[in-house]
Amino acid sequence: MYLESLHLKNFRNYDALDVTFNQGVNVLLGENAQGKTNLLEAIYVLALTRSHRTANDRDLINWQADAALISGRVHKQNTTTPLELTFSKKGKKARVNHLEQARLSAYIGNLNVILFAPEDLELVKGSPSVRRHFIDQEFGQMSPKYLYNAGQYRTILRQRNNYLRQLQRKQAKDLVYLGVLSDQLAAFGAELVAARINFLAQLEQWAKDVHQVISQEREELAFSYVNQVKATAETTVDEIYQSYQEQFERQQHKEIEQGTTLIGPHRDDLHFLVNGKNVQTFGSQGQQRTTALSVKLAEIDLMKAITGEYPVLLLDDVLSELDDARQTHLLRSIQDKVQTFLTTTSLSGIARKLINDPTVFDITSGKLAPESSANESDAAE
Ligand SMILES: Nc1ncnc2c1ncn2[C@@H]1O[C@H](COP(=O)(O)OP(=O)(O)OP(=O)(O)O)[C@@H](O)[C@H]1O
Repeated sequence: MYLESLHLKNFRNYDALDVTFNQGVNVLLGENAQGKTNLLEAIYVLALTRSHRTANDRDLINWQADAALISGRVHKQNTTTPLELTFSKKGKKARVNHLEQARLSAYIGNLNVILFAPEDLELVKGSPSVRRHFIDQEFGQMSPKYLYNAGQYRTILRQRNNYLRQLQRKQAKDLVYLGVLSDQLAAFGAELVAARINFLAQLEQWAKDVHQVISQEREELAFSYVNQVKATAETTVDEIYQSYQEQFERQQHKEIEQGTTLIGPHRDDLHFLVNGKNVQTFGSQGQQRTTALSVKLAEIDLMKAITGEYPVLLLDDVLSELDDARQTHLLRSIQDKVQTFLTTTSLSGIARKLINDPTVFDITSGKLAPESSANESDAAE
């Protein structure tokens, strides 16, 4: 799939923008603080309805305005689909083919994106919540069912935590109601865990191959999904559900005492093992970088395998951070098949030979200068 065009109105520092993109590589070139990341963010938001940089949608609206608009045309399987998002004080509205979608989960999945950013290392080095967020976000894009189950799980978890707090403070005492919430949480939790294990097994296969190539056959990458019910690929959804039920019963006293849900996929983690050792604890910086890159690159192939289409790739200032071997691998694996947007302050340091006919957009203060072809920029260098 690729994004044919984008229209912005009062988004961050863009008053108004209308742009048509290259199906291959689009380079967003500019000095610091001109709007390169903002443009990448607009594409990310158009895909997922929320930003990777802020939890507050208000931040996306231009400081001088009350509402913002992002719209774009996505091309896949010979059809073009218009997508539109509006943000205002009243909240956000999402439209597909000009029709408003009642649920955001019906909107997500029309445009699939994978973002590479310097913070990706956090996937390996950060807390378990970073990895859970990664899993939910990426798998949610590929599977509407996963997205729905994850949303339901979050809602019931919130209700159950509220109720456990009431029980803790003795403002409530109905344990039958707690049982109802536990049952629902166990059911959605079991679906999530089974789906995560299934997705991760597929992602692991792709990531293993990539990691092997980047590490020049020296390292073997493996995943381990750490969960409280010891579920594996062989465990059924029903068995996971039963295990959660048993644990809820066993830990009821403790959960009421602490006023929070102690069991469930919101407590799980994903370990990355390089040559059998957890790379978070024992890996070098280089091994951690290679792991993060392998996992993200593997996603490209997993999305293609599951949805039938390559996602759009967003590279936020990452090429200059990669050494030659990693940069070459990244550029080779996307060459001629994945629409890519990359931000950079300078074209030097980018292996231009590996990028075919990119379009270079010069960005200054939220405006795009008329695009230049790669050859013109070559001459200018
Ligand atoms: N809601 C907003 N309204 C208007 N301007 C905004 C808003 N949010 C951010 N900005 C401005 O956008 C600019 C930042 O743009 P962006 O993050 O895209 O920079 P960049 O070109 O990627 O720079 P760098 O290379 O430093 O990462 C800043 O000048 C900031 O003040």
